[in-house]
Amino acid sequence: MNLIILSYLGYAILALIAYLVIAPIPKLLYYKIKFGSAVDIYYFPIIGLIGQIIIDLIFRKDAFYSQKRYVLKNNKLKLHISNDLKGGVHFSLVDPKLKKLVFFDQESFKKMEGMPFADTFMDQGLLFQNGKSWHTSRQMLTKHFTYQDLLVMVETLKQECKKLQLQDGPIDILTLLKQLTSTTITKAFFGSENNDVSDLGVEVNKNMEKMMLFFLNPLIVLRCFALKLNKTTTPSFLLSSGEKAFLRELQAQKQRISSQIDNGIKKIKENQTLQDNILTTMCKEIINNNITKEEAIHQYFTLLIAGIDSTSHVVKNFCYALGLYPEVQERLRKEIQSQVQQFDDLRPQQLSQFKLLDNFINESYRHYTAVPSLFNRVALKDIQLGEFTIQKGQSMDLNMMMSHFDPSIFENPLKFDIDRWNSPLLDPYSFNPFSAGPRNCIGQHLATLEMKTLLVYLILNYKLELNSGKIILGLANIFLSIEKYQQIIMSSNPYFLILHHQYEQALQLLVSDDYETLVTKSLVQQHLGQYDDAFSTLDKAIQLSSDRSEAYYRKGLINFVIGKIQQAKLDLQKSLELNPNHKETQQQLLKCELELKNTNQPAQEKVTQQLKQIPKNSEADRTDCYSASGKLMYRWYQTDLKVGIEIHHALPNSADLKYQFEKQKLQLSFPIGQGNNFELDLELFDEIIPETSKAKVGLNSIEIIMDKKDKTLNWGALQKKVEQQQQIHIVEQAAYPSSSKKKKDWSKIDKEIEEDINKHKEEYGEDPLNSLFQQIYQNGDDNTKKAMIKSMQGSRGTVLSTNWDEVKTKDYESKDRPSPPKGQEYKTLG
Ligand code: HEM
Repeated sequence: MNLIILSYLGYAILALIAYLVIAPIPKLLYYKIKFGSAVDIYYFPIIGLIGQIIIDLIFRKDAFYSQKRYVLKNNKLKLHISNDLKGGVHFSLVDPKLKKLVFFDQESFKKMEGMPFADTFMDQGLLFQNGKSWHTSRQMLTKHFTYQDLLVMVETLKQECKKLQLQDGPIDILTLLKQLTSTTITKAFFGSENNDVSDLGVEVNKNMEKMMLFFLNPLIVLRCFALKLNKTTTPSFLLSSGEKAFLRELQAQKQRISSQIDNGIKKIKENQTLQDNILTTMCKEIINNNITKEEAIHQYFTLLIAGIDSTSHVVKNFCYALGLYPEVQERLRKEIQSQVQQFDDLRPQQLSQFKLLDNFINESYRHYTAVPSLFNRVALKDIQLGEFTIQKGQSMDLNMMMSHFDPSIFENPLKFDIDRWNSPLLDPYSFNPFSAGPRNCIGQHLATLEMKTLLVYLILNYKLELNSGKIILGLANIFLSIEKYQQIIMSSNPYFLILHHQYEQALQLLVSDDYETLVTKSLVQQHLGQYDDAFSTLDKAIQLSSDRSEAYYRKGLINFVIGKIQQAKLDLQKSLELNPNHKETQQQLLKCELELKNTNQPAQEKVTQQLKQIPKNSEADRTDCYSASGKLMYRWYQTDLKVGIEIHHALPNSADLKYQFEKQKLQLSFPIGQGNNFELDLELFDEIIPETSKAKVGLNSIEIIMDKKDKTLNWGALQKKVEQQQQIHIVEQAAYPSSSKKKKDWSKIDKEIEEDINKHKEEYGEDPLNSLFQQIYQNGDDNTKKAMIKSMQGSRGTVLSTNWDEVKTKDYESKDRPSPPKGQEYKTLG
């Protein structure tokens, strides 16, 4: 008997399966034959479109690989039809015109509820409510979600960003984002001051994630669909122990919300003043019997669930895109840095002023479509959508993913291109990340402020890179949270470190060899006093792009700082030729000109007091040594362990460097051209360890590093006795061309300049030359200013005049151009 029942049961199951497998096929064919290319059909036994998603996820590592290509393959596609779980068909609306009809029709469709146990915590919330109750709730909540009102949240958001425990290295950004988004929504709901529930959002989210994992058990899924066991009425013996634990925790969390509501109601009844937050609104509505306490609790869970997953996955996708497209990351950084130097300075209003950032956000929404299709809608009656009839009870989704890859709307849609957003959208219903119409996302402004604040924080403070491997793009929550998805590598942003004067650390991050990085690296090296390294870095940059002005400009600045004013002038002139309108270069050139005029600078490089300013972060003091003529030949420095000597000379062949270390002696020589030799023979201040001491030839310098024998001794000088100090044996190279024949006493001139600057410190300010220039410029009338600019620009920095009557008729570009210094000629760059 039992066997007979069992076999009947078996036949019934087989018949059901056969129905589910076979029944959809003729229906699908009917639509295809009737509508031709306006319709595409997809069949996968029983599970329909879910089957395609699983296959794409496994074989393409992108759950929406096929969906992205539907419109690419068929540009007439309006409706995509697949088999559903009940042997019927499911519609995915692709054509924006069809979607628009549904966005604005509240009467003909209802949202299909999808969460197990939703009746215990969220089916009375906004997301799943329908009809009148939805309307009341929406009206009640809307006032808390306007953009203007939410701007006050930005300060809280900034604090929350700073609390994120981001450290350099690989991080699980998604988990951190979920913490941040759940805290934000909890604060928006209960008020930012309420510390009793500050952890509630994180707790609820953890519990919800456990619940989502139930979906991975096919038996539970089948049971949910077959017996509609997503209701509290489910007999407890049918629940797994995990499900029971989930419900227990949920109950405890509901209890906490309930006490907050009780508390709020009590305070209102006692006429206490309350913060204007969602909780207060709910309490008032409960007192007025417009809603129940259970409904208010459901609204909290709804906002939390709708807001955490969406926002955190969207921002995680942003981070992924930033890692994948470093050049985009760099462009965004520049845009943000042009308006905000430090994250603390960020003002709420600025968040709507980042054009590139907006473009990036839109493109990431489009390309990674975090909400690939809206919640399924079920037709409440037979309804006509364009040429298609949807029958009562049939289900549909408003497919975002397919529209986002429509080449007639987004040219070359598979390409990630933030600049496409410079032109307006052709159809407003082809791109609706927050849906459209009266049921659009109520939290979109909160999400936008949250995402932008976070992006500004991340981009300003960190450089984001991808860990090895490829991200798996899947359905948010269900697939991604269980995949060990691509981690993001954070490294402190070098620009941020530079702003905070952490040059050593910044240098370690500036490793790539592109032009921008090299130029930035030279700046850091300059700050560290590594002038030769900075020059070689800039030379590398110039080799990469000799038509760009920045590297020449930086060379000019460094040469100026180390007192090579003539060379600085040449570099700046080159820079100005390449970028004639660059104001800073023009000013710097004027400074050079003034400096040269001021000191009647002739042949050799003047050593300004700036050279002796030791950068804060350099590990050792440097002392400059001059040849008899005052020309800087080498400097020496010491740390506890070492004594170093830097000789500023580019030696093409390192084998030409001859040196010998002895206990307390250094001998060194190398050729300096035209048959001349540079020779050092030093009786050192104290003993060194000759075996471990070294000499090395760099691009622009020669460096000697000697190990001190007595590590505790601070050397008072480089050589043993001052009177014994060695005369540098050198035949001076030909002097730099100059009109001046007078020999200079450089130490005297230095002293004079220093005294003069000290005397006029108040007038000149911290940067005397700049102030001097500014004084002349600012105090000058319009003609003086015009004269200064015309003479400097026209002559490429070789003439500075304040006399407009003299300058206005001059043609410095050709006939009135002064002769170049002897031995040099003007060359056009390019
Ligand atoms: C980037 C982040 C977000 C995205 C992409 C997003 C997207 C969406 C979309 C597409 C819908 C329409 C769903 C449908 O009709 O089937 C929606 C609805 C909704 N969203 Fe968001 N959302 C985001 C953030 C948030 C946040 C932060 C909150 C809450 C604070 C929130 C609360 C809601 C609610 C309550 C609804 C239902 C509105 C209604 O039916 O009246 N969302 N969201």
